[in-house]
Amino acid sequence: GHDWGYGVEDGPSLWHQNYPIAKGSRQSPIDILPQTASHDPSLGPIALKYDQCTSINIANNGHSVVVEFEDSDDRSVIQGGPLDNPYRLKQFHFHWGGKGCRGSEHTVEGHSYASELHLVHWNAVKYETFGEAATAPDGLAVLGIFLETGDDHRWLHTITDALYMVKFKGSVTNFKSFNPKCLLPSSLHYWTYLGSLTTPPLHESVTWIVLKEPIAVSEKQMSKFRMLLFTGEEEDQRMRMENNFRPPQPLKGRKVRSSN
Ligand SMILES: NS(=O)(=O)c1ccc(C(=O)O)c(S(=O)(=O)NCCc2ccccc2)c1
Ligand SMILES: [Zn+2]
Repeated sequence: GHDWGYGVEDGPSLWHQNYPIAKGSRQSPIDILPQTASHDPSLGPIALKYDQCTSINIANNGHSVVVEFEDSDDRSVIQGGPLDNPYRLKQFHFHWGGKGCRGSEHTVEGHSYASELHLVHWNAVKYETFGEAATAPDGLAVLGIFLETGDDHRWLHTITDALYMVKFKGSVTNFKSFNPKCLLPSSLHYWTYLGSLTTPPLHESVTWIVLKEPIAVSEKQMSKFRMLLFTGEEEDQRMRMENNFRPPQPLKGRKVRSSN
């Protein structure tokens, strides 16, 4: 059910009531301190094999806008870096702020970006299903990419032009053959640490890989995310979908490593 959200009555500071792991020892997101992140020469580059990727649809799940992928085989995977296996792409989604406000989940020395893109992958080598992987400590790998406002992003238009079709919570529409490779920055240098889902159920099952270089998107493109609604078509109170981000959580002694 709809037992959590980003409002005053159901927001991140209250999630621990239904999801006690919210106060766990490896929660996400975190504030990343580049000077403290240890440069680990054993950390190789990440490899993204998205060429054969097959997007299926784009949906408004009442918390974000999500593009789902066909994940019945290893056609779209992330591997290398901190990962021992290839992890299969399952979906990507965004977190963002209000007009001109900040909206990323991870922060860098306290600096927030306008938005953050998450590409969710699961360890299909070790686990049978996504659901099983989502509760395992090495089950998921999420690639985080910061979005900052600036020039128009030529490929983000494919997504922002489709948002009007999924305005309401529960709406879904076809979204075929979108390759998220076009959303990557030029550098794949990253920070990595062990964390969790940033939304309930907040499972501590994520190896986070956060790219250092943001991508630029225009304020006009960002404004299209904000025309989405948290609420369904049948609900009379229309609530604009914005500020759907969890603030940074305690590091609790964790080490953040840097690729280079
Ligand atoms: N910010 S995040 O990357 O942590 C994240 C946010 C939302 C979701 C989601 O469920 O849509 C996901 S998810 O696709 O990984 N689903 C997690 C909840 C879930 C667990 C087990 C089975 C189905 C869904 C991840
Ligand atoms: Zn996310």
